[in-house]
Amino acid sequence: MRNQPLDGKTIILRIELDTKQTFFGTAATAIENAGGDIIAIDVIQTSRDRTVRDLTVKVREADTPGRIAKAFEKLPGIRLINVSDRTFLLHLGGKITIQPKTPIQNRDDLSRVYTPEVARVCNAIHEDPSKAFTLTIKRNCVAVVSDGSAVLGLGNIGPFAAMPVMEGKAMLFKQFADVDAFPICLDTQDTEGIIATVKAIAPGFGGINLEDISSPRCFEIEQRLREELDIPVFHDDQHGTAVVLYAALLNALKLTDRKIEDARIVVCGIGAAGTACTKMLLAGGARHVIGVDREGILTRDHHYPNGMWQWYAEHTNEDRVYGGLAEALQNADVFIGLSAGGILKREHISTMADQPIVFAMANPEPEIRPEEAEDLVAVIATGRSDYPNQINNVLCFPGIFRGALDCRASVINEEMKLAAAEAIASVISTDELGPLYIVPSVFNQRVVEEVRRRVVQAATASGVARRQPRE
Ligand SMILES: NC(=O)C1=CN([C@@H]2O[C@H](COP(=O)(O)OP(=O)(O)OC[C@H]3O[C@@H](n4cnc5c(N)ncnc54)[C@H](O)[C@@H]3O)[C@@H](O)[C@H]2O)C=CC1
Ligand SMILES: CC(=O)C(=O)O
Ligand SMILES: [Mg+2]
Repeated sequence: MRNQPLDGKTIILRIELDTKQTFFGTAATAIENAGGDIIAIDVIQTSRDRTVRDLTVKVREADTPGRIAKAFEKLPGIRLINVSDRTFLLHLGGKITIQPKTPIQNRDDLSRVYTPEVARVCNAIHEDPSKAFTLTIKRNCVAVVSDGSAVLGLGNIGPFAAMPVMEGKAMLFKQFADVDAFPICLDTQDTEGIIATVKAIAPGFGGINLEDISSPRCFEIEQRLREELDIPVFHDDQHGTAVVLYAALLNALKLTDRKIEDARIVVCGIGAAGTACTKMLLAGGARHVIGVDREGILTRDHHYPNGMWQWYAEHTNEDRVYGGLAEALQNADVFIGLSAGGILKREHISTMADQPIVFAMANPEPEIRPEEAEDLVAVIATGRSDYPNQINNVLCFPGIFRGALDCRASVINEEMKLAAAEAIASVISTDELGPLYIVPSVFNQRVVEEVRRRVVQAATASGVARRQPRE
């Protein structure tokens, strides 16, 4: 495999030197020869004949760390203890913490926040359970629940490996919308087990954000929880993605002077995200949608054991196009990828209609990288944070839950999702709209404000708000 340039990536090498056998200069030369530049040195421990140092090293190529490790193996007196990079260092010990809102400074504080005084608060909630919203963290707290079965596009990597993503989502909730979110990764992938567990933990939360639960189980899990709980349950990969996709598509169509009714749209990856995006497109007026999954185009001439695919086939591809991705994309205006990295080729795009719109949204690796396709497309977007036009549900879930919590909505309904999509699209004015700017940045503070405002309005108008927030 060709080495990928690492674009200034730094790593930290912890090394131990036996100073009777070698000098630091030997290690430094080995690092230099392997393609690394030492930019900082920290001495961690030292004794008469042993020293442990952390070396911050800028690496020139992807295999530089491996080459350094190999070089060290051949050098007596040098031991490589650990290699980490800034991403791993950021994850040390996890990315979030819980902090009390007030310090407990004396016995009086102690008896108020805890026993005996806390008992009066417990009794008040016992008499009127709705007071849990005013007297506990419930009103501002969301559970980010995953079973680790469809983590980004990494697949079924399980609950432990899902934690960094769920912690990341919790950080985003807090930073962008001041929602206290907690990552909960379940050691079960059984539909009934997940439903029972989420119901059992629900009293402490004002909302449930389901994340990275694979299809088709995610549909039943969400549906049942929506029916059985009185707080909003929102499968982010379905609805968060659909909301942002719809906002981005409205702007991309505007930019290329097309109407959604006329656009020929191909959705690749008919899982949680692909299905929900299609439903939103159809609700928004799209009439020419074709779905493609691993086995090809979904058609109404076939019977699918997956009930959602059956529904999909019956509501899309009215022209009965057959084949795979290549056939689906002939003359298509829009490609929406929610499938797997690298599956879209330049040859596919060159058969699309003029001014194609390509949304390659698989994470972490998009269906095609922007640099491979930018000369062929009118607009290209990915789900990643390191390219322009990031179509990612992070633009939606902080604001939508902020609004739902503030008005104590019982559900997040279609009206609220549509309002959120329109809010996101509206943050970019017609003057600002351009091929590299069809969706606002997540750092644009107007996104959460606007989404929240319109979500509260929509919840109120549709009768699911249980209070009116103070502005
Ligand atoms: N940018 C964003 O905001 C979001 C991106 N995603 C990404 O979308 C992808 C799918 O996520 P989910 O829908 O949650 O997963 P999922 O597991 O529910 O669905 C994935 C679907 O893609 C299909 N697929 C896989 N490889 C394919 C291929 N080569 N050709 C056609 N279809 C293929 C699978 O059969 C499955 O139906 C992931 O990469 C995920 O990271 C998901 C949610 C949000
Ligand atoms: C962004 C996201 O939720 C995903 O890729 O699964
Ligand atoms: Mg996800």
